[in-house]
Amino acid sequence: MTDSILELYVNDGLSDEEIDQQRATYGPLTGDVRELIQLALQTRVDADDVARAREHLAAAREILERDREDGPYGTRFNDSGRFRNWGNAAIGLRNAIAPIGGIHEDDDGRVWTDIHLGPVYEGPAGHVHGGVSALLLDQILGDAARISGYPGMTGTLAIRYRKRTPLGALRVEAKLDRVEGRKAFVVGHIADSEGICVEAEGIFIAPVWMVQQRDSFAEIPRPE
Ligand SMILES: CCCCCCCCCCCCCC(=O)SCCNC(=O)CCNC(=O)[C@H](O)C(C)(C)COP(=O)(O)OP(=O)(O)OC[C@H]1O[C@@H](n2cnc3c(N)ncnc32)[C@H](O)[C@@H]1OP(=O)(O)O
Repeated sequence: MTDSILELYVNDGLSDEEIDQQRATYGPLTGDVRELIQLALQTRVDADDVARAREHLAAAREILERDREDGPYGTRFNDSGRFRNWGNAAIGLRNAIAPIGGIHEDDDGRVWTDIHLGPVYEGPAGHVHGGVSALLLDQILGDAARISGYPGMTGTLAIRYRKRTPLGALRVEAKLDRVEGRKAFVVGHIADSEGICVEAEGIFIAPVWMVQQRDSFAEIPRPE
């Protein structure tokens, strides 16, 4: 353990059944909050109804606060090697603002996800915020590096916004291009039904602590 980030990689000793139970309990809560985020933007009910809804939300908050953690979720794992980064801003199961539901990987190392971005990800009117596109690409390019056996921190992420990205259905995909020492070069893009909107090239660098950790696992951890 040579880097303080490793203090947030914790074996919490949960059984697989307990992890499944947590998934079943907290996943739907995240889904409800996600819908609320959109409703806060779109509701047209009057002030009295908003006040009533807020009372219900306060009651829900009071229940949820009875037993809570502080600080970041970090990355947790158990003895059977199940990794959870459920707080991750792009893909975390318990993070209601995370836009990615899950990723797929093909035999050739290509990693992809189909997502639907609603109005809460808006930047230019009716279109995706450029920072959200960067978030998606950082995650999927990073996953492509990791899945290919070269996990790393984002060193550089170069993005070219080729055309506006509409809200709605999008595909994000990436593939490892090459490896030079501790650096993995990954390319990827976001596409709508008519073609590529955003292109990216990322350099993911395995810091020395990560190389040491990586070598202590039989296989590269796959967060769920
Ligand atoms: C396996 C167990 C754990 C698995 C965990 C998976 C976790 C996944 C987490 C996923 C997170 C999700 C994604 C996120 O959100 S990651 C969050 C955003 N990224 C960061 O916060 C990274 C912050 N920066 C750093 O930690 C360090 O600076 C890094 C690690 C990047 C390099 O620091 P290090 O001290 O290691 O580097 P070095 O000086 O020895 O240089 C080494 C080589 O790299 C070249 N270089 C250096 N910097 C850059 C650069 N910026 N671009 C391009 N190249 C760069 C350098 O010229 C040299 O090349 P060469 O001379 O060898 O050719």
